[in-house]
Amino acid sequence: MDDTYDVVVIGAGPGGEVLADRIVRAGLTAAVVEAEAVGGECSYWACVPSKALLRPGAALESARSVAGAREAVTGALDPAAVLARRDRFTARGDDSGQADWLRGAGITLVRGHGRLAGERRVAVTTAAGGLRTLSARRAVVLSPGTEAARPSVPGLDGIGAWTSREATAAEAVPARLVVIGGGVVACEMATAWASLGSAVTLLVRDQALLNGWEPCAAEEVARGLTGLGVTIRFGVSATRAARDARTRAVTVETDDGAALVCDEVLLAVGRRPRTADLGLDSVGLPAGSWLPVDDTCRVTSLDGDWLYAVGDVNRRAPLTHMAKYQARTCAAAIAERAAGRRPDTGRWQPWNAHADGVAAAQAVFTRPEIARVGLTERAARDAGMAVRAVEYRIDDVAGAALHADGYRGHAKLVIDESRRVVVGCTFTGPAATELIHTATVAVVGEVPIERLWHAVPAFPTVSEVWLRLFEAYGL
Ligand SMILES: Cc1cc2nc3c(=O)[nH]c(=O)nc-3n(C[C@H](O)[C@H](O)[C@H](O)COP(=O)(O)OP(=O)(O)OC[C@H]3O[C@@H](n4cnc5c(N)ncnc54)[C@H](O)[C@@H]3O)c2cc1C
Ligand SMILES: NC(=O)c1ccc[n+]([C@@H]2O[C@H](COP(=O)([O-])OP(=O)(O)OC[C@H]3O[C@@H](n4cnc5c(N)ncnc54)[C@H](O)[C@@H]3O)[C@@H](O)[C@H]2O)c1
Repeated sequence: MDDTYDVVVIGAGPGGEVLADRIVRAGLTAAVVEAEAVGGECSYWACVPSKALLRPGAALESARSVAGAREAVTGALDPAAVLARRDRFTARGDDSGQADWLRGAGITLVRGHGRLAGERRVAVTTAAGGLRTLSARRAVVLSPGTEAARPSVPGLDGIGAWTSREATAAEAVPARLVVIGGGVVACEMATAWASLGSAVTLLVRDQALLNGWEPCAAEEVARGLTGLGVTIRFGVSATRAARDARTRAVTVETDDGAALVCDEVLLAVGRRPRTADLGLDSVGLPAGSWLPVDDTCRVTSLDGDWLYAVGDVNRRAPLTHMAKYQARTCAAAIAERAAGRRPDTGRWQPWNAHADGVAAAQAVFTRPEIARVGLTERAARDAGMAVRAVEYRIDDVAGAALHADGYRGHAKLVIDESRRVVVGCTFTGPAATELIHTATVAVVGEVPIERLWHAVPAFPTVSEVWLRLFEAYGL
């Protein structure tokens, strides 16, 4: 068997599978090595099941927020039906559909654990324990993703703590859930399980949720969680955990002297790269490290242009859609170099993942939903920009009042005063996640606000908030 391909990819998550597809579309050959399931973390233990768990609660709240429809809602969520619907999306880890798609796209799928084995070579330990070596004429692309980080708390390793995997794949609703962390995973999973009936306590080391978000978003999410019955304990860290062998209950001790009794503990304290066993040392890179890359996703700490890294592992924008975006731009760069050309380093070129830093959008499905794109006011100021921020309560928009009784939402626009363009935007409120793409277009297009003034939102939509924001700015 000829085991030489133009490009060999390790990891068939969102980044790896899209990269291989674009390589084949460019007329080159590609093999993808996958150790677990084609589709990666996103399909089975992250984005898809988490959103499947969250959607029923949001739908119920939506119906309850409109008089007339509210009266038709007579019951609560049915946890068994919610979990069954989640399972329909994840197929309980059965990746045959995605594997078929991969093969149908002309990509060779090699099942097993891949490791770099020197320049342009990948050694695969197959499920049966055999060894297969793949060679790459043009490039090796690493897209192994990340796994949950674990805080060093005595006893935690012995209680069978949940990570995001167990939190998205659980088969039953825990009566009492303690969540360690205050980021996106903590907030979304607290929302999901509280909606399904768990008594949830968040242990947040910091004084606020959602580091790096506009404060208005963090405050709205904290308010929403409290409304769902979640207890949030700010400035508190776990110091010890133990599971009672007889009752199976877990006791979590905290640094303020409290002891919480619960049924499960979810660790949601960030991610670490899956590079400890990736053969990085075979090319002189440290095992276990993140893989910094340039805008074409070429690994910068290595000479030559044969090693690339896309997706979470390069830490540029750890989101599924940005992994896929990097995959598209990186594949274009590899094809350009394979054709003997040098990809232009200018912004917004097809082979540069420039949007990662300045225009990445994120949608978080808490209640209320929050969404953002580009820079926060603080990040823009830290970057030395002369910015002005304008804010508006979406509640005051006519379309919002029609959308839901007591609609509550917030909008914040960050405008670069020197170029008079939008560089950041945050929305909170019902359907905020659907609203954010309007802002993404404005940020990526670098459309002057005087021109955006002519993009008139339809009446009576929530999007009329754009008009109100520009009026607040002074247009
Ligand atoms: C709970 C949760 C919810 C999330 N929700 C969202 C969301 O709503 N929207 C969003 O945009 N992002 C979300 N994310 C982030 C999203 O999951 C990641 O950004 C995305 O999965 C990254 O894709 P990737 O291709 O880099 O890696 P992954 O999806 O992690 O895929 C990597 C693949 O590589 C394989 N692999 C690793 N090492 C090897 C090896 N040595 N050999 C062979 N195969 C290997 C793995 O088995 C895996 O299949 C969420 C994350 C979590 C934890
Ligand atoms: N809807 C979405 O877009 C979505 C949803 C879920 C996850 N994700 C992705 O998954 C990634 C991981 O999410 P996450 O919530 O695990 O990470 P995160 O970085 O968003 O949040 C980590 C939290 O844990 C806290 N923390 C860190 N170390 C700690 C420690 N030792 N003890 C106590 N607290 C500690 C931090 O202060 C922070 O509040 C995110 O970067 C995001 O890109 C995205």
